[in-house]
Amino acid sequence: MTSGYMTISRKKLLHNLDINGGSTERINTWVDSMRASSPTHYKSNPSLAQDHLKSWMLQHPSALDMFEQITKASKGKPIVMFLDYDGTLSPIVNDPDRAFMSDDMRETVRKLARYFPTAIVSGRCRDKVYNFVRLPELYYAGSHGMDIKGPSKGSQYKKNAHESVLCQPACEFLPMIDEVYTALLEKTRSTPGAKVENNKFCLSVHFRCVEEKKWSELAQKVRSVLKDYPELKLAQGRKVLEIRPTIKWDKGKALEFLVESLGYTNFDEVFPVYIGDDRTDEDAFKVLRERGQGIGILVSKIPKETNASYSLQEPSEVMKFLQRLVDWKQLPIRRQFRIKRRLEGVKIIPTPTDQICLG
Ligand SMILES: O=P(O)(O)OC[C@H]1O[C@H](O[C@H]2O[C@H](CO)[C@@H](O)[C@H](O)[C@H]2O)[C@H](O)[C@@H](O)[C@@H]1O
Repeated sequence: MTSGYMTISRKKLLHNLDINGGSTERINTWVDSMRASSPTHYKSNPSLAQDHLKSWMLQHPSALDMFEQITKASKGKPIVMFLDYDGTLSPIVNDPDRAFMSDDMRETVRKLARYFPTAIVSGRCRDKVYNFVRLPELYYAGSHGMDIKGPSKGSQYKKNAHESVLCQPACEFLPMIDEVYTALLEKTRSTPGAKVENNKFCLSVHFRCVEEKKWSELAQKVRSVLKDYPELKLAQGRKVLEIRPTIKWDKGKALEFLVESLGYTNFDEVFPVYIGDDRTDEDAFKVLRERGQGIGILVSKIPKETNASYSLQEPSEVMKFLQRLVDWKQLPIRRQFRIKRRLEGVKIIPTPTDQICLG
């Protein structure tokens, strides 16, 4: 696919940004990448946006429209759910500390987890994302999958009641991350709107509230700190620079680890569904695509290069999709209940959900 948006050095956008080497060129690449995360030419040319969206949607159709195809593709295997947090379960907001999920979304995820083992996979620190979601029956993989913990209670999917899954492959980086956090706080203090977030095993430098003309200056400040830490790498999310250890661990590896933790020795035994909106979610989409197992769903309103197979536009559509999974799973149970009641001579009045499910 070719478009103004797509031609902005896609490879550079999807891969990690280089920290070392010739500085001016490097900073320009960073700033190009920062700009590309908000493609303004779409705003000035809405019909171009529509055309791109249409052709992109042919390749990445709505997971809601393709619901039957998705459930058929699971071929009766147990579905395991992986959900990113920001931009997937909660809408993107200016203040990262106020990215709350709605009560309706929480209730939907709670119901989902009754039927499918469910994990939250986030760039945030695990405790922070837990405080937003507040469902102890889920698995949580914080710090882009570098901090994984199993359900604390209430999950029928917990591998062993006495043993909680724990995986922290970047422990040795903790002192370095703290040091860089302090240095970045100090360096970026004079840039209005910049915010540094400590995500325990990784860091985020937010520029959503920084004026665009200051992005280059901010990138230089971040680079001036990171150049002394070749053990760290930089990637970009939604108006955020993500700093992580250079270990071979990401959301894709976390997904594989979690499938195994659930007791499935063979990946082929399950049907993982991963829903996410960010570039760091691409690592998980890639694992699923390369293995030819499960499906990836990208949450996006605009065309993006992705390894996901399907799309949803925003968190409200994610909620609808999760609810449909719950309804689909409940259908045989409800059918049995209806038959039993009919045999008992009770007249059944179909609920709106029954009508949707039963077509
Ligand atoms: O993997 P995720 O759960 O999607 O986390 C990725 C980053 O999400 C958060 O930042 C994003 O959401 C903020 C709140 O809506 C928004 O202000 C920011 O611009 C987005 O990039 C989070 O604050 C980061 O720490 C995560 O790494």
